[in-house]
Amino acid sequence: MAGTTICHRAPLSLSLLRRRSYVRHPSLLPVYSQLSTDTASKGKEFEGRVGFLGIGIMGCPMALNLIKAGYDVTIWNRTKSKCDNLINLGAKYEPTPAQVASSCDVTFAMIADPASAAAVATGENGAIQGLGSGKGYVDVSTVDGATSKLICESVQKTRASFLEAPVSGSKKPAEDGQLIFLTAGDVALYERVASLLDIMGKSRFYLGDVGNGAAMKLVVNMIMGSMMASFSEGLLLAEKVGLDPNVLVEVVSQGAISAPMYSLKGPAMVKATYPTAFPLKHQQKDLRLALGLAESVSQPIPIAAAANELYKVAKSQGLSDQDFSAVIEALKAKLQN
Ligand SMILES: NC(=O)C1=CN([C@@H]2O[C@H](COP(=O)(O)OP(=O)(O)OC[C@H]3O[C@@H](n4cnc5c(N)ncnc54)[C@H](OP(=O)(O)O)[C@@H]3O)[C@@H](O)[C@H]2O)C=CC1
Ligand SMILES: O=CC(=O)O
Repeated sequence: MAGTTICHRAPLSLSLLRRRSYVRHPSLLPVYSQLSTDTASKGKEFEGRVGFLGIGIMGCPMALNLIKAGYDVTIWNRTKSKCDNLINLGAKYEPTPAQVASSCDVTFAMIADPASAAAVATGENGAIQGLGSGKGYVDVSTVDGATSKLICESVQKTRASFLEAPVSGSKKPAEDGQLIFLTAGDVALYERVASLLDIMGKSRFYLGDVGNGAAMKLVVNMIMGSMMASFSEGLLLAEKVGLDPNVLVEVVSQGAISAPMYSLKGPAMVKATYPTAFPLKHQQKDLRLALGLAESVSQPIPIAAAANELYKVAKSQGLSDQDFSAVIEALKAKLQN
């Protein structure tokens, strides 16, 4: 794809490696590959204060990794109590997104959905009120392209820079600094925050104009949502015809349709337990946004549309805050009808 840069762990300075030696053994030194000609992402160490808005399932471990790497991190969350652990571990706290952005050089936001990501950026006491020339705003939430562009325009009006950078990878990859960043927007900001992305993630893609990162993320999660719905059908059908679903998980893991997600979630799904890594409500949100994306280019996505209906049923069963693998419960309910 024109304008696409793929980087796997940029080279890091010795001081940064020393700082983050808690994370990886030197034998796991970063591999770097750049597949286009632009000059972004040379891996220069970030200098300055880092803000982080949204200390939820993802935001908490992402901010924690920055703190552990020795950065001066200032946080905010709508529900303040969720900041307590990070404050005890050295984070500073400001009472509004505006104050975080005002006191930091670059501010990340990891917020639930388009409406809340826009509110945190542009609403009352929103981040843009604290932004200005020389500062950067990096939105790592999963939103649609239109929301991302709206936030970008508001940020740019303050003369700050904007990078869209949704992530692929869930709670555990966030804890392990193994996320995949899907970035788009200001190349200079991408380059400036590359070393921060490399602390939180294992690779980063630069995809060009704002909207492309959001679109890539929605396509990936559209596939993931359909895969999980299909896997759920398989587990239930196997059981119904007298097979052991645990054996199905094992068979799948050895063949061409093997996916880490199935091996990770399958055994718990067989036990009907859904410890939350990726909330079901967010997966349904992503399918809804992917349907909008497909509609915008008249692309039929009937399988994703069917999966979306299943996640909606699961939500109506009160499973919004369970892991998205709880979508299997919607099928169980359908089977009983
Ligand atoms: N969990 C996962 O596996 C992954 C999630 N994502 C995406 O990351 C984003 C965050 O997800 P995750 O951390 O899992 O979700 P959580 O539900 O744990 O966190 C959501 C965050 O958004 C905040 N928030 C929600 N509504 C508002 C609002 N109206 N105003 C201000 N803040 C608000 C929450 O604050 P409060 O604590 O006060 O509710 C919380 O900090 C989502 O876009 C999700 O799709 C992307 C990749 C993986
Ligand atoms: O958005 C969820 C993920 O696992 O990626």
